Amino acid sequence: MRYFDTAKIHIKAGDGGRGCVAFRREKHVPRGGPSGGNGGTGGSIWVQVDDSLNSLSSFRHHVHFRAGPGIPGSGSCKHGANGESITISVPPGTIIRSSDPDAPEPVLAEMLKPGQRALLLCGGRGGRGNASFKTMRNTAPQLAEVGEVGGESWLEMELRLVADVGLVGAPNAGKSTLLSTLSAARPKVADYPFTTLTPNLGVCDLDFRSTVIADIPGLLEGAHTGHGLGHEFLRHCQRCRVLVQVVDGSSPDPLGDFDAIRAELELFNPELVNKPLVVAYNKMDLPDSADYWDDVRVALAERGISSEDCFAVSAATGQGNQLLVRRLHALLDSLPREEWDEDDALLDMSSLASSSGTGQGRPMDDFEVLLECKSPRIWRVEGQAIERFAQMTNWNYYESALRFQKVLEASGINAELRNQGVQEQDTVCIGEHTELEWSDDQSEKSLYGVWMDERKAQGRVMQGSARWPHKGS
Ligand SMILES: Nc1nc2c(ncn2[C@@H]2O[C@H](COP(=O)(O)OP(=O)(O)OP(=O)(O)O)[C@@H](O)[C@H]2O)c(=O)[nH]1
Ligand SMILES: [Mg+2]
Repeated sequence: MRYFDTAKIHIKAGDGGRGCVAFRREKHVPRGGPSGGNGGTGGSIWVQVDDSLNSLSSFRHHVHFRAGPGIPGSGSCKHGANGESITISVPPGTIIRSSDPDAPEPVLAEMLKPGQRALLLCGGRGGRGNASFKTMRNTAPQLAEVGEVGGESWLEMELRLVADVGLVGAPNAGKSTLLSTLSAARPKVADYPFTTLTPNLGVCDLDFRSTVIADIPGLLEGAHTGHGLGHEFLRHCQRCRVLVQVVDGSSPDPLGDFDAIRAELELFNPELVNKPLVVAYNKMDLPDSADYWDDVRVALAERGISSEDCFAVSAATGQGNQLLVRRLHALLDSLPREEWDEDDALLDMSSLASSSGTGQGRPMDDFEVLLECKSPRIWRVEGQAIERFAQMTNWNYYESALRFQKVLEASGINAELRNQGVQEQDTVCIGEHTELEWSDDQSEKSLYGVWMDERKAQGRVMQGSARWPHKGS
């Protein structure tokens, strides 16, 4: 049986729509000028806290989240509509991390407060239409951009319960029974260990106060090493403000159980033993347990647990429960109120959000050239800005291909290739889809000739197969 307080999802932002090449055609306007609109921006992926949820189990069946693509631009300077964004709902207490071990900021968001929203991925930019390329010198540009491909990413989610009080203890100690007498929650109770497999939440309404209590599945020796799903359960303890350790008075060795659980908490995270702790010595209705109580109380005092934090209770009869809850209220009141700082909770998302806007703001001359293969000779140019530029170039238009050539020259990429000894007919790869062939002849005539040949050979020039003639030095 898998336990779902963690989930892995895949998100993909929408691709930008392509820009359009069009010209105005009107009866009395002889040279109408360019009128191709821009493509719409792709949809983004958001995440939002929904406090009606309390588990990540829905992500078992729904793993892939895709935002809608931007609509292409069209004539008469009509811009395409933006793609539909989507919002992923998560329960409060969800931590979101990037699955990429090299990510600069592994924790992307801590989703704590109901309604809190964060941007996970921006949609791809829409390609510009030819109207956007009109200049004084080029009044009839025949080029447009393809939309930027939307980023994608695998994310890991982890749910940490947001409860005031966490009930911890060995299996079968009576944690679920205690939750059911303290609150309206009706968790499964049975006379065997590991009845509870996912944490139960209950709201205790006593003395006109509402306290959220979590019943955490039984912990075993070795839990801190992950034994018996220990990690999953111990994580939940971290968000509880006060822990109640439930000790089974009818167990052969109640104190041994107590020490073993303390050790697991400490080994998992030393901060856990610094949390305020109350001991609930349970099953007092059984004679066995009642007989031991005085010894246990003394032994707990020796371990530094004051008598005002030790309670003899019976989850079955309700004995001692009220005193226990009053003590919990007092402890909670003495703790500083946890303030969720909006800015803190919304961690800087730029690291991930910008992975779709790759290259935006990055200089074109931030690149690297390497010889990937010696025979056949294949070069690779790596750089966020140039890769994005290649992806957004629409090779079907000669002017687009020409514009790409100019950027290769201006950015210093051509110079670096020549410097490293590029030869006629070598292959040069940029990004995933752009494969070019080096030529020393870069005259306009040659460029156009090659572009036309490609276009004829393929019916149309396909993206990623443009040839790349280059003028000799
Ligand atoms: N006599 C008596 N029995 C109790 C008391 N509390 C719990 N029990 C019994 O102890 C058994 C275990 O109770 P649970 O509440 O399921 O224990 P748990 O700690 O949640 O156990 P796991 O979920 O397996 O970790 C059940 O048979 C309960 O009826 C009590 O105060 N008195
Ligand atoms: Mg239980």
